[in-house]
Amino acid sequence: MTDPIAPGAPLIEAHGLSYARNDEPIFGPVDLQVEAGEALLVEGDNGSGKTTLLRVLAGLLSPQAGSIRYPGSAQSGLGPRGQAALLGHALAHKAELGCLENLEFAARLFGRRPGAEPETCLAEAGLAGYEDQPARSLSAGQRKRLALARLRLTAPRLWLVDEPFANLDLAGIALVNDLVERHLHGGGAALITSHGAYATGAYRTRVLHLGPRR
Ligand SMILES: Nc1ncnc2c1ncn2[C@@H]1O[C@H](COP(=O)(O)OP(=O)(O)OP(=O)(O)O)[C@@H](O)[C@H]1O
Repeated sequence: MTDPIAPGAPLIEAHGLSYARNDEPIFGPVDLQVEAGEALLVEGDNGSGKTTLLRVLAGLLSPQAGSIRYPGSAQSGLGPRGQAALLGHALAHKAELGCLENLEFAARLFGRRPGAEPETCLAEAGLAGYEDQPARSLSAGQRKRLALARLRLTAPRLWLVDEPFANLDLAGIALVNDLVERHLHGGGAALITSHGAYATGAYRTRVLHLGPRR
């Protein structure tokens, strides 16, 4: 389940992917491939379909056309839905549970990255000292940090992260880049949506633009 994946191995491939809502095209057709060790930055204006694309890739919405393949899913034993972790606008914390309990709960649901410990992931996300604090009493930026700690702790190698820089201070933006960089160096990959206002970190990044070219 936790075999190392060689850098360069594709973690997701999509061909001719498009999505329409009530016959209105939202995005596509789109071809993409994301390999272990790289990030794909999904850019586009407000409403261009970035969030929708992530939700389609996560299996929460069905595409109108096209195919999605997770090449590692057969040998991982996790199945296609277990290959990707989505960090969306709704962070899905358990409001009454403490930060550490939230992480332990997520690890039971999604599996744990080999060697990852909840306390360490919490500290890496800048939340040391918040172990027992209920998620409901965190600030928006702290909630985002808890979600990043969850990504870092859990098993999926592909991160689908929607506007990860929103609500974060400058240190938080650097933190996102640091966590993504470590994840990629460990054989992971990430799709990251952005309006293009933030510089990504020092990791291998390609860009997919949704919507009309400017
Ligand atoms: N639940 C929904 N019901 C109806 N229309 C929706 C829904 N969610 C999104 N849309 C529409 O789908 C289109 C794409 O939305 P989406 O959220 O994917 O764009 P986005 O590129 O992520 O936008 P933003 O940069 O503002 O976050 C928009 O026109 C939006 O109005």
